[in-house]
Amino acid sequence: MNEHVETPPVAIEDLPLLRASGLTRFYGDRIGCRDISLSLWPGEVLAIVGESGSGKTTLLNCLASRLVPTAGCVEYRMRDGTVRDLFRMSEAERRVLMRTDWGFVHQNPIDGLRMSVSAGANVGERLMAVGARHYGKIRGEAEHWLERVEIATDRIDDDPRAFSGGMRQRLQIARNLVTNPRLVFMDEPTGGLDVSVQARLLDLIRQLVADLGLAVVLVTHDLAVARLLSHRMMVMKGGVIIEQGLTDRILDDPREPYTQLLVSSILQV
Ligand SMILES: Nc1ncnc2c1ncn2[C@@H]1O[C@H](COP(=O)(O)OP(=O)(O)OP(=O)(O)O)[C@@H](O)[C@H]1O
Repeated sequence: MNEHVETPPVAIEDLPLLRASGLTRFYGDRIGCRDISLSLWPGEVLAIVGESGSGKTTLLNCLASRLVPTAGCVEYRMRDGTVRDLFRMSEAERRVLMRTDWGFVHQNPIDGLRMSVSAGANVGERLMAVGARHYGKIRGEAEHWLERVEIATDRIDDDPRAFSGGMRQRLQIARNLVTNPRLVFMDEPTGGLDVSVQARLLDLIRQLVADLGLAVVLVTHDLAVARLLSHRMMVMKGGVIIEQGLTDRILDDPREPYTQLLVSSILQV
């Protein structure tokens, strides 16, 4: 028998896109999140679930470098293949990353849109931030993205104040996706919407994520949303991860009593 076993070379796309280790954030004495390690692969949707106050938003904001952790680090694999520690980057480098390779979809679209400029400008200005200058092309791209998120292109010159909640959220998604990001953070993207609007939006997000091969970190308290969108799930309680695994496994066979409780509450609806 041949003892020599060749290890196949690891293709760069098989390496994690984002990796966190020992991520901890305190607010004074209070724990936001503690000692969290995770990896996210390209094209993977990771849901972080848990009840209110469990630390989901704190973790998301640390991963997206919107909040400085008390301890731990977050590494990101850049487009050129180099792996960078987010908190050792300059502010300017982080800003470029956020405008190009990343998106951030807020629960409340007002936090992610400019309400006083047109829908077209909301989409187009992100392109301009990465150097696009040709007005006709920018407008064409904006029209294309409005169509993709199911907003009629004759609304391109309306400002988002004239849009419904669901339309605003779809516009926020278009604004995020126009630069072709590889990673999108989503904080309760369907929260606060009517059930029927939510269902349509979830469908759209699922389609876009699959079509574009996006990696997503999704925060939700709603296991039904996690079930529909995510491949993998982490359950948080009191700032720590108490259970993690493939979404289907966790929903079919939750091991922790707390997860069992969360799962049984969605099965009743
Ligand atoms: N700015 C802050 N100052 C002090 N404590 C905070 C702050 N933000 C969050 N916390 C605390 O950190 C813990 C985790 O909060 P976090 O908002 O991350 O939870 P969450 O799971 O996202 O909750 P929700 O679903 O309600 O948004 C909570 O105890 C919260 O009170």
